[in-house]
Amino acid sequence: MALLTVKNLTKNFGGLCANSNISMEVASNELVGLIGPNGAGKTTLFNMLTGVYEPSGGTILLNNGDHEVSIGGMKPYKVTAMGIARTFQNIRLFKGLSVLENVKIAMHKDVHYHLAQAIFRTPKFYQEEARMEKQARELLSIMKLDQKSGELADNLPYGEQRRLEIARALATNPKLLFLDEPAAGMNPQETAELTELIRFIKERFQISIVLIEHDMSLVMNLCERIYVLDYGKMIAKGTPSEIAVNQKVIDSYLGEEV
Ligand SMILES: Nc1ncnc2c1ncn2[C@@H]1O[C@H](COP(=O)(O)OP(=O)(O)OP(=O)(O)O)[C@@H](O)[C@H]1O
Repeated sequence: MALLTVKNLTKNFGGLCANSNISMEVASNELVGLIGPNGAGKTTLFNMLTGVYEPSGGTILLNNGDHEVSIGGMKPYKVTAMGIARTFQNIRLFKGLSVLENVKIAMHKDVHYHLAQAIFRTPKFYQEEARMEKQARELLSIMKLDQKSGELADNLPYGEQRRLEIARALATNPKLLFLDEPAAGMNPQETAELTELIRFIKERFQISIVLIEHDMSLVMNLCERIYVLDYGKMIAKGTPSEIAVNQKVIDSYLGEEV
């Protein structure tokens, strides 16, 4: 059974069909790319898969151990609780909080103390706070941000803010992670480092990752399988080498063989 199974997913905005009968699967511990021209419907698909948009039609099934759960139309916080996390094309951090606080806040859904224990500062409260702090620092270390833990998120350079977003997503303990243009605005050196980091995260946490990206070197290097959207329709799927020579994909997006 696949981890994620999408069948005939459709999203209409008035007369515009942004996603039309999209079907796709993501296996456990798989790294999948989603590519296509601007306006093809990639972010709309992510938004439906993470509860931001309600689908106009179709189903989204998430494997929950021994059975599949239909998550289409679920609220985003419930989707997060089911084990799905994401980052956004336009970075969304708590800019006035420190790097460490940004990660700790994202862990909130897994906190194991009650309000009364927090108010009266019981041993359980301190124990849980210490556990979260340790886990947050480990995530920052993995994302190479441990030296920046006390800085305001707003003061980080762009590439580091993108890595902090990934740390925050990982802090929710996902089994499936969606990354929306993780390399946007990065230079080639930063992109190469990010490529290795994403590969490492997949293995370290044994999770599945689906990423939208326009940087073809990252996509072709990293992804095991690729889906291609064009005008809201899934026009191709395959391995990077299959996609690179797919004539429909070359015509609509790649322009020439990559
Ligand atoms: N909330 C919305 N209301 C109306 N139209 C929308 C909405 N969100 C997206 N669209 C439209 O749906 C289409 C697909 O947009 P989407 O952002 O999903 O494309 P994309 O493939 O992610 O593009 P890009 O690569 O530029 O980020 C576009 O025509 C867009 O204008």
